[in-house]
Amino acid sequence: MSQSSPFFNRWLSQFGPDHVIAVLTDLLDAGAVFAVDQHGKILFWSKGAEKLFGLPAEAVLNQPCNAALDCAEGHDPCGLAEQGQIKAQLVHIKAKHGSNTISCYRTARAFFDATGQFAGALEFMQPQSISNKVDDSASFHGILTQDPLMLEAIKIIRNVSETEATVLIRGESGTGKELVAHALHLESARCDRLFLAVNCAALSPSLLETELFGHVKGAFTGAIRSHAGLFQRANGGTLFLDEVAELPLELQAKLLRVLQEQSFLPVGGDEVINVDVRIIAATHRSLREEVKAGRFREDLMYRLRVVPIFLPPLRERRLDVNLLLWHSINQRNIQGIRHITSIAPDAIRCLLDYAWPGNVRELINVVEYAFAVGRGHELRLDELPPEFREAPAPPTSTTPGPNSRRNHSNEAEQIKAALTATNGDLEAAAQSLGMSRATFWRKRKKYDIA
Ligand SMILES: Nc1ncnc2c1ncn2[C@@H]1O[C@H](COP(=O)(O)OP(=O)(O)OP(=O)(O)O)[C@@H](O)[C@H]1O
Repeated sequence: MSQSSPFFNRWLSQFGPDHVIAVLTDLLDAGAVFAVDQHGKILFWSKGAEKLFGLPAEAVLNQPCNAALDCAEGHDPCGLAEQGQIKAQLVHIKAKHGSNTISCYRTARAFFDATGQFAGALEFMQPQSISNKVDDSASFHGILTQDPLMLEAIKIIRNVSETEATVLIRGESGTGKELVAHALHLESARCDRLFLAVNCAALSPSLLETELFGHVKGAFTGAIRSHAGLFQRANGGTLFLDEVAELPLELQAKLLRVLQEQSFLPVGGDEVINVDVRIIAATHRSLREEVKAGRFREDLMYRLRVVPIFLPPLRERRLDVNLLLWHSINQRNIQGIRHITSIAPDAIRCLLDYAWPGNVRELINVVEYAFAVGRGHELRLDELPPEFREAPAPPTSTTPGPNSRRNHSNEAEQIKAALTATNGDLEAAAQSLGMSRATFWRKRKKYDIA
């Protein structure tokens, strides 16, 4: 489908495509955009490129790209003509006559003329360290971290993605389990096939069964046509089963069969469907404990946790709080409504001491809140959500807090307060606490909150 309306060209010609492209690339403040012709000569050099490489447009326009930039990985013309496109390749670039080497993710797309000859390219360079407030950050398919345990998890993902092993990710809500599962898919040989996700806690057992395995026409009242389930739709790709510990026992048996035999029966069907799907599962619970309590099949646990990956909660990753705060701030700065360049000392102390029950999802919401309610270049304490000012921050602790009674009662109180504040609007209440709907539902059930 076309990406533009038939009126786009007319609209474009009013302002001139060069002006519109300049405005568009200015919006990508955090990166450099440039275009080269078929000989590699620079035809367009964005403001972001001027800023990133310290080279004004006049100095580089009509110059060959390799006369302006030295790329440590570079071959001429950068492999683009052969590959057609390059996606997030890490390159180390130095502006000619410059002294600093800049690590960037390079994404580029070549154009070819009617005879198939290379006709030029558009390139986007995003600096690896997206904020000058943080150094040594690692970004891996959108996962930002400086935490040793998280870096260890990334190492495991890189290695395990080359295999077909089943992976079980454990971590609290909002720690990035789905992001990690997606990264694993993108690193694997299945990356060009579908990645589908389902939250096993969010659906009733019967709905979950039809969602996973599909149903045939007439399987139950209302099944007026057959429906392909997630396993069938993800064939060749990856299926992410979030909150797998919530899977009812009868569905656990069916899942075990798919894992063992790569086949299943749709609801109401009598014909076996064969599939080739990689399963990545996640849970915030200990599956061993669930097995002990008789709620989870031991054989399925062993099948799922061939490679376990643990994601620590955000309160145990102080370095990441700063990194992710600045990442979220920079992302919003780009939108231009407000430009935050510093965080007041009392605000940053509060942010670093906070227990982050909703982990990274909550942190993103806190930044969104500050952008919504505050103005000016400094993020101030009174621009943080009420819980930062009203409740005293829990003591900094490296021992796991999520299971402590204190945190439990805090959490139950927070959920009740959020429900009152939003007049019982579940979606809004979950969002205000930085929780997904499923997590919010599960926690309400756990604390018996109507
Ligand atoms: N290390 C990280 N770097 C950047 N963004 C992150 C990171 N971890 C999490 N996020 C972001 O935080 C949000 C929540 O992450 P995600 O949905 O993967 O968490 P989850 O553990 O699967 O949560 P839930 O169990 O509630 O579904 C997403 O917007 C995700 O992009």
